[in-house]
Amino acid sequence: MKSDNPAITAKTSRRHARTLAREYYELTKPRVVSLIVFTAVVGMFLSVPSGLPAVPLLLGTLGIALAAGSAAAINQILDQRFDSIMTRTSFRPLPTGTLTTREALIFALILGTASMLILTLWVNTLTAVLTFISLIGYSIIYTVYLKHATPQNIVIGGAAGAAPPVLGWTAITGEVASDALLLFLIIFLWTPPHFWALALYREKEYAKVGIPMLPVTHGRKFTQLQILLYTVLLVAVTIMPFATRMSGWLYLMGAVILNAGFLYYAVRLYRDYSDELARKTFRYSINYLALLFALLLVDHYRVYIHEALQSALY
Ligand code: HEM
Ligand SMILES: CC(C)=CCC/C(C)=C/CC/C(C)=C/COP(=O)(O)OP(=O)(O)O
Repeated sequence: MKSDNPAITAKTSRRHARTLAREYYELTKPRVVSLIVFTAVVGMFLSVPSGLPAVPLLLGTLGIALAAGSAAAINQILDQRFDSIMTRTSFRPLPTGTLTTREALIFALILGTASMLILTLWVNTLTAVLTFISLIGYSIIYTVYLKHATPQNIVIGGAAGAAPPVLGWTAITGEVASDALLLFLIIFLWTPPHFWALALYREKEYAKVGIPMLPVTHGRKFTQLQILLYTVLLVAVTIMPFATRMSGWLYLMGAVILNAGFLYYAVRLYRDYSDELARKTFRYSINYLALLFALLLVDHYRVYIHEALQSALY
């Protein structure tokens, strides 16, 4: 029953506005986008020895975040029929009806347009163009075509998710460098173990909606082997920042420890599979990437950190 008390009505509408804001926020896949933005920011910091210009740093980060959020919202608009069937995704704002397709579309377009304006006007055209390609790559090419066409969907589609460090790099320097491509390669090779670990314990759900994820089309054992092989490639490529002198010993030591953990999970998953272990591997993959990029950043500033520590101690 609707209240006639203005205080109660105002309180109810405030609560409603808060719930609605929360739903829009969820539409952007905030946790995934946070890590994506972090990798972009690390790309920015690594692109110059030190002293980043404030405008491209702040507005570049905002522009990339808005584009990734827009891409995530478009993905959910186009995927809502499948999302409503799979348990994991059935509580999202569109399947539950807390947001309409029209509301979600307007929101995605506002985010996308704001991103392009910010990047074009205050960052640079190259970053705007590459970000736009990533946005279309994930939200349309992956979501509409690749996802339903081939079990290699996430390998190819992974290029969009791997782009952010390059976008961060170009936001600061205006050009693509080989070091930026190395960061791209790291995320590109990380994506298959990251996703296939999840696909293993969600296999039945993907089979139910007819999405040809690798465990559905090629079976569990083959997927476990692919996870292991991609992890080996990932280990080799994550040594390259040290080999090319982009990063130093601190990074190398951290990377070796993180890699040992990933290899441990990949080998165990291959030898004695359980859904529980696959779940742990998936979680580990996320921590792995976050920590690896944090290491790249700390290592980049090790000289300054060392000096700051010394002056604090003496
Ligand atoms: C094609 C590429 C990718 C695919 C197919 C993929 C797939 C997924 C899926 C299905 C989930 C949902 C798990 C759940 O609902 O609990 C997820 C979670 C996650 N992904 Fe990815 N991912 C990809 C790329 C990335 C990239 C590039 C990043 C970051 C750099 C990333 C970071 C994360 C994070 C942080 C989560 C956890 C979200 C949470 O806790 O709710 N993913 N990924
Ligand atoms: C800079 C820019 C525009 C980057 C866009 C990159 C981006 C947002 C990547 C997201 C990767 C991801 C969560 C894929 C899963 O989609 P899914 O549909 O397979 O997963 P779901 O079933 O959980 O929806």
